[in-house]
Amino acid sequence: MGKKGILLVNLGTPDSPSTADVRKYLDEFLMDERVIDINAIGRTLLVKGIIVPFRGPKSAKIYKEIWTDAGSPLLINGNKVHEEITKKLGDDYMVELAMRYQTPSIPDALERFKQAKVDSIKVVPLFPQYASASTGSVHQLVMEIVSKWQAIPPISFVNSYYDHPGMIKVFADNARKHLDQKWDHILFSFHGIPQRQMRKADVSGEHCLKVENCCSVLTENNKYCYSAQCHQTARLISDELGLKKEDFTICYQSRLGNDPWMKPYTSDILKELAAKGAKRLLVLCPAFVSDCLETLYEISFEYQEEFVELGGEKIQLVESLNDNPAWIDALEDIILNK
Ligand SMILES: C=CC1=C(C)c2cc3[nH]c(cc4nc(cc5[nH]c(cc1n2)c(C)c5CCC(=O)O)C(CCC(=O)O)=C4C)c(C)c3C=C
Ligand SMILES: [Fe+2]
Ligand SMILES: [Fe+2]
Repeated sequence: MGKKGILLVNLGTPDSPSTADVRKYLDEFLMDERVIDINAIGRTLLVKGIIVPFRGPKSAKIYKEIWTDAGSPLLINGNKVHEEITKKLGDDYMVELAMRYQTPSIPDALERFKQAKVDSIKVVPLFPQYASASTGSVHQLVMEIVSKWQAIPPISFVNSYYDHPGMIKVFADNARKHLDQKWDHILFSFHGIPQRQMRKADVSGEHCLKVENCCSVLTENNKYCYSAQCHQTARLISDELGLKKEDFTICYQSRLGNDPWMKPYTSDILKELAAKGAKRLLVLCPAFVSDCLETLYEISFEYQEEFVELGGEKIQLVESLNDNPAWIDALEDIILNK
């Protein structure tokens, strides 16, 4: 009997922090029609004519700040998780780690499954909340590749696990390590997406950004709403920590371009809190299962600097799930039971 193939997929990171490699990464990433979801000509002009040439060198500088001797944190953590989960699942499984953009690539991982004649494939995006730009894009690429195979094995896709109790507990336990100190406020800062993408993923056609409380409460009508899933993740972590409503704010970071993205923006919340006299903030980023550029640089460095300029003192990032053994247990459950 063949093995069961498990494909873990994270977003991707450049092969090195050189400007050339960062440009290559941004080009592949932002030319994805689910990421910059405008018409093809507009996307090509924007990405190849503006973002890649101008943002490339700036991003490369930032990547150099977080790069370690072993490489990019996102990939280092991914490799550790890959190793641990492979051990845990045992000989009946063949686990591959891939990145949606750059390396290790999805086509190469699928080819290895094909060569190994796996009995089935399960695709597990490393994104707890569903968004078209992340999970949707991984699913699309896998389907495009596998659809060309002569013999297509049984294949399944994990959609989301924003409420997985094991995962929620690891985020909460990581935050708890900081709760012996005094914090003026807690932020749940998720990676944002353009509002346009929220409307497009609205299966009811009349919920997202239309109904009151839309995108903060998860219902049958908005089950693919990234924002509602983010709210649910934050609510469950805050329940686990016994936080009161007024102790925390849910907000969104990483905006790119001038279109409206999901609100409130983390940078606006920092301004509001600083104006109210807040000095010390604890920040969780539960859209990321691994620390990466968005946590290690944007939160711990960029927002820290901004907050100090606004009169604040300290922003403390809660570490992500990374290779925490309790996360490996939760991931095993997601792989086996989702
Ligand atoms: C959590 C899932 C993610 C979604 C959804 C997502 C959407 C999205 N991102 C951009 C633009 C950029 N994101 C960048 C980095 C980045 N994004 C995610 C995750 C999601 N992005 C991760 C894990 C990372 C970090 C990767 C790493 O190497 O550590 C970047 C690159 C950095 C920079 O130059 O700022 C860009 C650009 C868009 C437009 C988008 C659309 C919905
Ligand atoms: Fe992103
Ligand atoms: Fe919504």
